[in-house]
Amino acid sequence: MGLERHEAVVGAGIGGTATAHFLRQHFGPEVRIDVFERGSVGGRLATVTVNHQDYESGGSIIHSLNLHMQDFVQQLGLKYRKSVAGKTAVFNGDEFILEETDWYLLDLFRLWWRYGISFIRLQMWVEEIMEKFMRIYKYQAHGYAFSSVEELLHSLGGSGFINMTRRSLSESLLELGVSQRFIDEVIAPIMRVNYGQNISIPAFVGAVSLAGAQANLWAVEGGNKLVCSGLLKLAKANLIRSPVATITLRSTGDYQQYELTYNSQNEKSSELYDIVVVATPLQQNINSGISFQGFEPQLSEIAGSYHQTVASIIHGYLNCSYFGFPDPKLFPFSSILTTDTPGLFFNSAASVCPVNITSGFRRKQPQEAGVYKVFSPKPLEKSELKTLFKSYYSVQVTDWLAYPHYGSSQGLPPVVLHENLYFLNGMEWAGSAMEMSSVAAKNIALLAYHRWNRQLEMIDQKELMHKVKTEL
Ligand SMILES: Cc1cc2nc3c(=O)[nH]c(=O)nc-3n(C[C@H](O)[C@H](O)[C@H](O)COP(=O)(O)OP(=O)(O)OC[C@H]3O[C@@H](n4cnc5c(N)ncnc54)[C@H](O)[C@@H]3O)c2cc1C
Ligand SMILES: CC(C)=CCC/C(C)=C/CC/C(C)=C/CSC[C@H](N)C(=O)O
Repeated sequence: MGLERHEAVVGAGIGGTATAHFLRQHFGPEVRIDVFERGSVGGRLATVTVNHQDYESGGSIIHSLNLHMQDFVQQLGLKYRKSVAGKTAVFNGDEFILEETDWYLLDLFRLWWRYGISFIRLQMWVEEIMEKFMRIYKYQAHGYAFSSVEELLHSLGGSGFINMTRRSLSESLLELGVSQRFIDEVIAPIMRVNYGQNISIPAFVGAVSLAGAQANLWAVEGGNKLVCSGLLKLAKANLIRSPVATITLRSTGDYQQYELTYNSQNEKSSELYDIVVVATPLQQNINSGISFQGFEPQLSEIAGSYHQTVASIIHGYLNCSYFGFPDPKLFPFSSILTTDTPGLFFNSAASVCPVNITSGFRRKQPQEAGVYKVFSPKPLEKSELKTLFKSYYSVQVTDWLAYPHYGSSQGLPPVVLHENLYFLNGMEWAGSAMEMSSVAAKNIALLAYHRWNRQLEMIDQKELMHKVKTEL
C-alpha cells in the first residue's frame, strides 16, 4: 500500500469527468485521479461537422435550473449559447394537428380551446417536481450523500418521487386530470423527441423530459463536450485513453484494492486503486467490455437494456410538400414533432444551429439548404430520406444506444457495488440527462469521501429539509 491514494474513474462522459472534478474537490490535491476512456472524451456529448460547422449529435439542451452544468460552465470560463427561437408543430403522419404561431396569447387560447386546462395542470405539475428536485443542490452543498438512487429521490420528494419511477407517465397525468387528447397530441410527441419512447415511460423521467421542453434552455458555445475536457483539466486528472477490461478485487490482509487492467500501446497494463467509480452503463447491450473478478459473492448483473435512437444530421432541402406545404416559402416551422402513429418512421425533425453561433446568425429558410437533425428509431432508408428531403448534400448518422429503455428493468440499479467501488449510471434509470449524471457524480464523490472517512452520519440522513434549515 503506497502513501498516495489512487482513485480511478472509468468513462470520460459528463458523469465521469464531473466525478473526477468532485473527487478532487473533496479528497484534495494529494490523491492521484486516473480517468479511463475507450472512445472520445464527452461520450454521449458529441458533435459532427457539416459544411465546416459543428452540430450537437448527442446531448444538446440544458435547462436553466440545471445548476451543476451552469456552475461547470462558469468555472471553466465557457460561454452560454442560447437557442435561436423557432416555431414547433406536431405532425401525425398526414397533417399538422398543432401549430405554434407568432402570437403567444393566440397559442394559449388554442391550447385552452383544444385541451381545456390540461396544459396549466401539466405546467404546475412540472414546476412542483422541479422545485423539489432542486433541493438536491442544498443537500449536496451541505455535504450530504446517498447510498442509492432511491434514497436520493426519497430525500427530495418522499415516496411520491419513488412512485414516480414505478408508475407510468400516462397513468400519473390522467390521475392529475390531464386529458387523453393532450397526452396523445402534446405529451407523446415530447417523449418521442426526447427519449424516443412512449407515454408508458415512468412519470419521473417523463417530468424530466417535459422540463426539457420548456422555453428556458441553453447549450455550451463550442459544444457541450467542452465541459468534459474542461473538467478533466480542472480536476488535474490523468486521462488514460484505453478501455478497461477487468476490475479485480485484491486483498492484502484487511486492506482491499481494485486492480484495473487495460491495454496501453498494445501492451496489457494494470494498476491498483483504492477507490473506483464506473461511469458508464453496465447493461448487457451496451457492452462496456468490463468484467468484474475476485468478488465473493460475484457482483450481480445490472438488468435492463439501452434504447436505440438514431440522430441523422442532414444538410439539404426539407420536402415541405410532404407536410402539406407545396410552397416552402410558406413553411413556418423549425421543429417538427410527431405523434405515436404506427408506421411513422421518424420521431422528430428540426432545423439545428451550429455550436458556434456568430452574431447576426439566422436560421435558414426552408427554401434554402439548411442543416436538420432527424431522430428515428432505426437508420433512415434512402426512400425515407427522400420523403423528408427534396434533395440533400450530406447525411451523417450517429446510431446511439442513447438512454435506458425505460420499462426494461424493474427497480433502479445500485450505486455501491462494493466497499469502495461505485456505479454512476444507475441515476439515468430515474431520468437520463447531463444534469442527472452531474448530480450522480457529486453524490458519488461525497459518498466515497464519507465512507472512506467513516463519516456515516453524512449518508442517507432523514429530514434533510429541516437539517439544512437549522445548520449554519
Ligand atoms: C441523442 C441524444 C440526445 C440527448 N439529448 C440530451 C439533451 O438534450 N439534454 C440532456 O441533458 N441530455 C441529453 N441526452 C442524455 C445525455 O447525453 C446523457 O445522459 C449523458 O451524456 C450521459 O453521460 P455519462 O457520462 O453518464 O455517460 P456517457 O456519456 O455514455 O459516458 C460513458 C463513457 O464511458 C466510456 N466507456 C465505456 N466503457 C468503457 C471502458 N470499458 N473503458 C473505458 N471507457 C469506457 C464510453 O466510451 C463513454 O465515453 C441525450 C443523449 C443522446 C444519446
Ligand atoms: C434534470 C432536470 C431536472 C432537467 C433536465 C431537462 C432536460 C434538459 C432534459 C433533456 C432530455 C433529453 C434526453 C433530451 C434529448 S433530445 C434534445 C433535443 N430535443 C434535441 O433535439 O437534441
